[in-house]
Amino acid sequence: MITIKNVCKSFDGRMVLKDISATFEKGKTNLIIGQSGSGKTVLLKSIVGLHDIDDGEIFYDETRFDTLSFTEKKQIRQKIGMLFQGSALFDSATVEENVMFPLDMFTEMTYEEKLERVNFCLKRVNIVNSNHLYPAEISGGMKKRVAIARAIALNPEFLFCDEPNSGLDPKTAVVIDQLIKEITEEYNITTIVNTHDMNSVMGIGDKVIFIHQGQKWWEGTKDDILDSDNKELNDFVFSTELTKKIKGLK
Ligand SMILES: Nc1ncnc2c1ncn2[C@@H]1O[C@H](COP(=O)(O)OP(=O)(O)OP(=O)(O)O)[C@@H](O)[C@H]1O
Repeated sequence: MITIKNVCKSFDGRMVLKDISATFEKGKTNLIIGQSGSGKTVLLKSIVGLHDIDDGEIFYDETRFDTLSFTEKKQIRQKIGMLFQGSALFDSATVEENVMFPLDMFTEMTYEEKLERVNFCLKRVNIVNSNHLYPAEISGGMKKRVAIARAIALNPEFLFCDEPNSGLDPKTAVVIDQLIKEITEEYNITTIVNTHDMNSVMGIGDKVIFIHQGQKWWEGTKDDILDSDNKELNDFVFSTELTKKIKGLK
């Protein structure tokens, strides 16, 4: 579980995150949603420690994270898997080398042990017989799956996904969403997904946190969204004619 309390962050005197408190639960896909520029990425980066926060507290399970030293934070980071926008695979490395990278960096495993783990992770995301291909030789959906395999290589307790569906067609996006949800439940991971994608929200939103103008404006489950009368949330989620029909809005 990750808990944040009264988190504030500003850049050049402009407050971007305003007093945000939330819990992100273990074994669940916790979604952060909100308009472009609302502060989702800054929040995600603050939780991982890529931004220092101005005020507030961040806990990974019982451990207070934001006040740890660089070395202490590194220990927690080894329990974190990250899925960046656009997959962020190393173009000059093969599928196998990409997934092996965190094992090379953080473990003392032998090559055989690493290869076994790489193959296990690739199989888990349904990628077989592709170890020696380069990112340029595989589809966008496959790249995401390789990136997920890399993110779970170290058996993470926490998984962060920044816009995991960007650039994917709707059908492939659903496959990636389901994979993230399955892995989250199977390995009891605390997963936080930053997304704009309304299909993701309604598909895998075990817990949804809506950020509006840097504040936590609403939280609930995907089912609660259908019943919510929060105006800003409805304006954001049900912004198209099609989605308005789902909600029964005019
Ligand atoms: N390093 C930075 N320095 C200054 N301002 C920043 C920095 N990073 C983000 N901001 C500002 O913080 C605000 C929130 O940005 P953020 O990237 O978190 O939005 P977002 O909700 O993730 O948007 P998107 O969905 O488009 O990625 C924006 O006004 C942005 O300009």
